[in-house]
Amino acid sequence: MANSDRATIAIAYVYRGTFIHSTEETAVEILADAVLGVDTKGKIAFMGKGKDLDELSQTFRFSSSKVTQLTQHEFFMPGMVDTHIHAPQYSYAGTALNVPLLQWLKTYAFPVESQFSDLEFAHRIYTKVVKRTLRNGTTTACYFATIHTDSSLLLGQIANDFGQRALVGKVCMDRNNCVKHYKETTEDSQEETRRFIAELLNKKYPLVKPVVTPRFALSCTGALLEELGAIAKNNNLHIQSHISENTKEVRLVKEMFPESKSYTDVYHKYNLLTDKTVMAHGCHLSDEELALFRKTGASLSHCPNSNISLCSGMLNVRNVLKHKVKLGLGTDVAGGYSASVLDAVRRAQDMSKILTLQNPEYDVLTFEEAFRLATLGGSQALSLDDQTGNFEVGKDFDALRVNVAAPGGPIDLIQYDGPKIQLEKFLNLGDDRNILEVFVAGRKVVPFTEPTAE
Ligand SMILES: Nc1nc2[nH]cnc2c(=O)[nH]1
Ligand SMILES: [Zn+2]
Repeated sequence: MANSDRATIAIAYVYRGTFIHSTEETAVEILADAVLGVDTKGKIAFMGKGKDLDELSQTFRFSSSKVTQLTQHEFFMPGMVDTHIHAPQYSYAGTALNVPLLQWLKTYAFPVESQFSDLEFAHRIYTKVVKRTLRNGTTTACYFATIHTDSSLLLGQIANDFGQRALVGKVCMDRNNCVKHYKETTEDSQEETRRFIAELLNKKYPLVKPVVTPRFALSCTGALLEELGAIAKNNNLHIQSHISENTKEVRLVKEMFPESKSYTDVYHKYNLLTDKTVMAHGCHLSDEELALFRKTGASLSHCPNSNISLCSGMLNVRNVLKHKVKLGLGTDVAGGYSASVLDAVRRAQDMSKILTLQNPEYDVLTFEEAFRLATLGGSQALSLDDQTGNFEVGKDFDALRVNVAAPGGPIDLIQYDGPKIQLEKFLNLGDDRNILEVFVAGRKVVPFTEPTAE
């Protein structure tokens, strides 16, 4: 960039201190005494060394009043990406974890989701889940809503109002043998999906996009899957669903779609595997199926809390990475009981340790790798890595200002820790009390501003 171009960028604010992020090459890159400038459009205008601040201030023409210095216990990290969360299920998060998946859907998920035709109820729950996840540091969320178009649109509006980057899906299901009233006709599901997409796009929310959302193969007919594949293709949209979460589900999919070679093949056949597809779970995928993910560019959302809570299975993360399949972390609320990606970071490591206990050759996931999955990995899994995921110049400033020694927080200050230990402690022990500020596309979204503060 020429100096004259730089001078035309208007700098909104600058932070000086420690920045920690992931790159393709390095899971944890630490930039100590760095300066990062955010322009008035919310993009990262520059990242430099603290000692070069004077020079940067001349090049980018900002005054010292725009610079905020972090303390020695603080650092910035990229905002976290929740690649899979069910917003309506937040209403019963932390309960109902006593049965396996298909029984759980019938007993808890479907009856609760059917209540979201009530817009007032939806408004109350969706406000809570957006606020809670933002406070927990989720700057990007990939949401399932319910089959109801208007309340799904409301979720998009609430995410936009609070400034969260979000993919929002109106759930599609034209088959439901367990809760008969919680399903749509094939035609309604197709038509309402088209209406949902048109109305959400029409709002022109800068950070909220629609995502085509067949719930999973078991709840959709081939006719519906086919049309959803076409809708996604014609509008170049994201796609999300579930895959290979539980062995009984895999068996039933084989029975229901006998013409397909595998579960993955069912989605592939209907053009639902693209480089803008994210599939939750994948615990029981074969190598052949992973190769198809790689070939199509589709990604997986690893949801370890849910996989343990519903006794669904254990994803072999090493094998997924070996196949070069894009991978992010998901909370899968409420199959997963926690609405924090920090919890997913911890469970992902725990699960890989269980796999090591079973097979000592299995290489455990390091905290550095889990950090990358929670940030850059998630942005890649959602094909949003051109906009978010790390502190590359030109990306949006989606960031968490973390203070490991926040007064009243969960981490006791024993001695001064260097940045890498600070990050490790935050990932393993921290919570929202350590997250002083949350930024999405340069806008400070936490602490909440009036009149929405509670
Ligand atoms: N964990 C989980 N798996 C699913 N498969 C289909 N629907 C769901 C859901 O709501 N949660
Ligand atoms: Zn799910």
